[in-house]
Amino acid sequence: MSAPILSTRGLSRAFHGLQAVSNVDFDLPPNEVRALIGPNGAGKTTFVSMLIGRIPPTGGRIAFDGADVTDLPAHARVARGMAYTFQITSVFSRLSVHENVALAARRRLGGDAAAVDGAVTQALARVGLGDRADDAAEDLSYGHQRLLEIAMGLAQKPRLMILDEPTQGLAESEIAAFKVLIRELAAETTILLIEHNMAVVMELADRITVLNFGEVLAEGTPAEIHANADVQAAYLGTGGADA
Ligand SMILES: Nc1ncnc2c1ncn2[C@@H]1O[C@H](COP(=O)(O)OP(=O)(O)OP(=O)(O)O)[C@@H](O)[C@H]1O
Repeated sequence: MSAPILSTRGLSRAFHGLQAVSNVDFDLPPNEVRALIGPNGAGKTTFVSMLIGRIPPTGGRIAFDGADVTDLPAHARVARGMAYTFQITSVFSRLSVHENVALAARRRLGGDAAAVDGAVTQALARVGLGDRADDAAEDLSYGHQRLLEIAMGLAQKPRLMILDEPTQGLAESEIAAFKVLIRELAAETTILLIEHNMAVVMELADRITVLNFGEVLAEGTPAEIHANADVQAAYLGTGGADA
């Protein structure tokens, strides 16, 4: 197995005595599509927030691309090749679709306008929003705003793309297009997918990591996870997978 692009050792986060993430050892090899699943409150968002530098851990270390990034601010991790999409919180609604992606592209390319333009055009074409470039982001449907976020991530040519519930709010036809897109992206980048839609997870993931009460409950291929009795019990215990 090639050296992981992302690793955590003993990664932990407590909130006022509540252990949201507990001692997580995690290894993600390059070019894998990994899904991170778990019942509500399992610690998925907290885990990813530590990966990207949005909240500091209370214990443990994070390594990205061979370097310890635990103490780096979020923007320094982005500069090293981590991209993440968080339920359209990063879209500027009054700006055009093109300008939103250009903001992301400039983080990588600086002030080279021609290069930025090229990267924007390419990223929008990838997600199928090429003909919406001049529209205000707020005029896109919710599903298209999610695709815009992915285009913003792509413009940074990330080595690791973290997608937080990318199919939430998408219509079935949009989910089908999203799955095609992820398969294409998997050829050139590593993907960590937090996803509640089990059909999407089972179809797209090479491997799945299951969190429960802040700990890794299981890890394996979709078939292994599907057959895992501990995983089934964890979901049943909280009222079933909300997929
Ligand atoms: N800022 C915070 N302050 C206090 N407790 C928090 C905070 N953020 C998360 N928690 C708690 O940590 C635990 C893990 O929450 P987290 O949001 O990471 O779970 P999740 O797996 O992402 O859940 P969901 O699938 O519902 O998004 C929960 O018990 C939650 O209430």
